[in-house]
Amino acid sequence: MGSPFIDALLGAARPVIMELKPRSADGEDLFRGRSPAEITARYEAAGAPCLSVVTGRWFGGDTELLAEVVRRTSLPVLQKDFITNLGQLRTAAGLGASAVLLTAAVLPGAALARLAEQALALGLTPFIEVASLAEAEALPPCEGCVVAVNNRDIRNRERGEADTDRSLRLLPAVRGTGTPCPVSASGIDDPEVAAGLLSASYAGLLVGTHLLRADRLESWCEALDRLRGVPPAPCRAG
Ligand SMILES: O=P(O)(O)OC[C@@H](O)[C@@H](O)c1c[nH]c2ccccc12
Repeated sequence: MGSPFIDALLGAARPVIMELKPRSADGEDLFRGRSPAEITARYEAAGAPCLSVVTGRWFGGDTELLAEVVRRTSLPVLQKDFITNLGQLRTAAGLGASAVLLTAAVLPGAALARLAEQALALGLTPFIEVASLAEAEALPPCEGCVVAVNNRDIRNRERGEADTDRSLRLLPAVRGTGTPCPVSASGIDDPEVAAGLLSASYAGLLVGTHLLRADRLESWCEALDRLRGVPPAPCRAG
């Protein structure tokens, strides 16, 4: 079965998965009084091919936020949380998610492979996140999955500096998993870095904090298009 999430990302002029995350790990309010509906509309206007919704409580999210975003958009939606069991996958599918985060760092090898199969059986695309070469090399075949490199350390809940060079170092190993869709996630803010990751042949990027902080999403998107040398995509967001 095809993956609407992967198809949308691979077909996008501006392949940025835009994330709704109420708070940073340090407690910074990222929504700043805006409703999920407003942020969803802003991301759609900026040409997002898919959205990501953080439901983890330490980032201020919950499954109601996921349900609300799914109600507001027809774009495929990724649920970002520490998913460890089939019940959570069923909830994600029931709420209308298209993809689910599976974090290699918190799932022993057999559990990761089992959850990825169960997700696929429920029609969900596994979005498998790795943060080291060892984790990337230990992955099962990932033909139907997104494989993402997290540029931050998820073990300390995303606090601390991002290392976007990690994505460049791990790309050959990520490709080796057979994924049609390598993604670089977390800590991406500079459009030049974003363009560099895409030209290194990442199929997509996942950006949350920076887009939520940006007063002018349009400027960031246009800078990315310019640096990539692609004609500007329609971007009506402020
Ligand atoms: O806000 P950033 O630095 O652009 O990162 C987005 C995303 O990758 C991050 O929110 C994330 C990565 N892994 C997670 C696991 C759970 C919740 C959230 C996440």
